Amino acid sequence: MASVQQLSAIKDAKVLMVGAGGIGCELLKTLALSGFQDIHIIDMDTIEVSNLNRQFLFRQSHVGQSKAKVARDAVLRFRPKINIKSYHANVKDSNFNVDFFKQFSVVLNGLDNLDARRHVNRLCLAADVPLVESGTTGFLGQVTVHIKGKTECYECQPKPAPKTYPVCTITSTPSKFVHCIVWAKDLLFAKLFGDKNQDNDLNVRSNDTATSSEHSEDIFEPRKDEDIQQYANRIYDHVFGHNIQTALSNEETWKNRNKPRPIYVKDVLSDEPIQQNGNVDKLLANDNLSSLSAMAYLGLKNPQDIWSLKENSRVFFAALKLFFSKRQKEIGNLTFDKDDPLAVEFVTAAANIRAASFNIPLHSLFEAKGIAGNIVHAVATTNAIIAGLIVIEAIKVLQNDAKNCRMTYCLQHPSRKMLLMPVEPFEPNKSCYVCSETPLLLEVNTNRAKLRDLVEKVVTSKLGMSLPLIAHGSGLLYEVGDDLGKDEVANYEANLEKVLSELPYAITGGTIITVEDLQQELVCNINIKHREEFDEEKEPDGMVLHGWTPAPAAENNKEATDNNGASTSSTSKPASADVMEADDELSIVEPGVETLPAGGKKRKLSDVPNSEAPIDEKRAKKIPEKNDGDDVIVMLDDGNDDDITAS
Ligand SMILES: Nc1ncnc2c1ncn2[C@@H]1O[C@H](COP(=O)(O)OP(=O)(O)OP(=O)(O)O)[C@@H](O)[C@H]1O
Ligand SMILES: [Zn+2]
Repeated sequence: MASVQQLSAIKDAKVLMVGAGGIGCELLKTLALSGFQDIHIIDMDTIEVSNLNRQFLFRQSHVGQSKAKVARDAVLRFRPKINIKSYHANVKDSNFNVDFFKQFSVVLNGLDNLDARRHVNRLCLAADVPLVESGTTGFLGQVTVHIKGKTECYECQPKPAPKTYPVCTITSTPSKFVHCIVWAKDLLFAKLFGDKNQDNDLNVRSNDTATSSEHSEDIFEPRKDEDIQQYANRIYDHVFGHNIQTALSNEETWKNRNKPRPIYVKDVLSDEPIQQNGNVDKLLANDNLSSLSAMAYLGLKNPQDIWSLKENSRVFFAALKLFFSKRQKEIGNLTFDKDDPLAVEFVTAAANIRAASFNIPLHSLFEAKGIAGNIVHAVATTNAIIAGLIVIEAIKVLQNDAKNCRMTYCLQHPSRKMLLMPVEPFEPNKSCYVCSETPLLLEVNTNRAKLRDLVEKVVTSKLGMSLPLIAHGSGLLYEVGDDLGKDEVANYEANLEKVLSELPYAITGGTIITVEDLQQELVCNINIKHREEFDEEKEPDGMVLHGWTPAPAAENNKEATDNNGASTSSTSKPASADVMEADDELSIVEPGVETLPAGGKKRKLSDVPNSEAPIDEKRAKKIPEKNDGDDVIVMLDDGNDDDITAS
């Protein structure tokens, strides 16, 4: 039962909710039933069928409509007198600026990606509005409270980088099914159906690079005189047969590893024609491209069945055939999408054939889809628990009761008989570049690096700025915005192509530049240190930013994670800024990265300074000393690619 003070804090509050998905639906309902009277909701998405199992404010008839609006309407039906305002929009839109944020007493996040979370964090800091941040992944969840000057901001602690795999593991020496999945979707699928000009190291790496690169030049181009089946056979034999054969010739590689076996079409399907069920004609006549399915084509029904090598090979051929016959227009532009059934079928089949070759256990389409899409199936109850905790913390914040606020972690197994682990909030990190004024340090070759490199490799990707302005003293070097004149735009464009030391306001060793995001009202100073050489392997950016710490890659303790729409693994340029890129690495977003709340920061108790080895005593005291067995505290904070999260 709420106290009089709590009720009055609730009644007077004006609340902004960002995200009306899994957590958001629960949260809106709980806010309304707790007596909140003035709630604004921002969500950029429309409702999908896959949301209906847990986003209970939505019904089948709402599919395709704005989540924010439908959620509002649903709650108004049982609380008609409260004020709920919905925005079907991206929270990064420029109208949601600092002034917009200032009108709220508290901001509550139910987001699913690091990028948006960082953006909201910055606006809350700039507007001095407390933020209650949240996320869930399956049974795990967390709620954290961020009050400017009093607690850590969302970015005080580094977020885990997505798990990356060395290229050679993916292309030559896979040992887990996830390696085969990454190969199938980021290399093979991309090569066959994506942008042909994209760099793509599909061939097994061996000392015999000459042969492999020669083959890779033309092998994926359909030849004039061949039909789809002949083309598919040739691809199959090349990637599952020839490439493995080539790799085997490199004895060194296999000294301490099990040798793979090459698989050729003739070994698996001999001369058998591809088996089809009776629906083929109907299927091929079907113009609904989104329902095209190789499984239906072959009469395979249960996505949880593990197909044999033969069945996988049939699915491989059927899917390839369907792509080339029915979805030809898309070829050259496709990227893997977990919601594209044909793409999932193709990737499952290709990954399984490769797995068979490397003696790795095969997986069902259902499992493969989960791994390929970084999906941890959402648990509605976790969302409900987390939404409840958000409201509890929001009420404390509204009563200015910061000292009683808690970061709460929802665990999968009880620890000290507790499933909900409350932790006192930490103080702001004094060297956080977002909430303190600590300058960053950038080592860079100022005679070689261009302003464009600085913008792309530091300002947008690492610092997460969307509308950056770069200045040296009072001299403006770069700016983005709708209100710029043509001359200014041309001038800044020209600056992008200049090396740093040749800019109108030269950036050289010892220079301090100011980087600012006009919308986020975030200002950072960066001290520049000139350095001649960089290690191409370890420092592929050709510059090193200190003071901004990428967290270690999330542990690969699960192969799938719910990224709630965040980016997935990728060898090509990921869209989201938080997907780590390195020259020689493929990245896959592992558990927690984009789906975990706030990007899935994991703190194992053993990683957190403890009483035996306190790195930071204050922090150590706040974490319970020991928990039973192997429990891990998962700080759900950031997918995905994009990308833990709300679900
Ligand atoms: N930049 C943003 N601006 C506004 N809303 C956002 C932004 N980024 C994410 N969201 C919203 O946050 C919500 C997160 O909810 P949730 O994690 O349940 O994702 P979902 O897309 O509904 O589910 P799933 O990805 O599992 O199908 C989504 O509704 C999404 O539209
Ligand atoms: Zn901070």
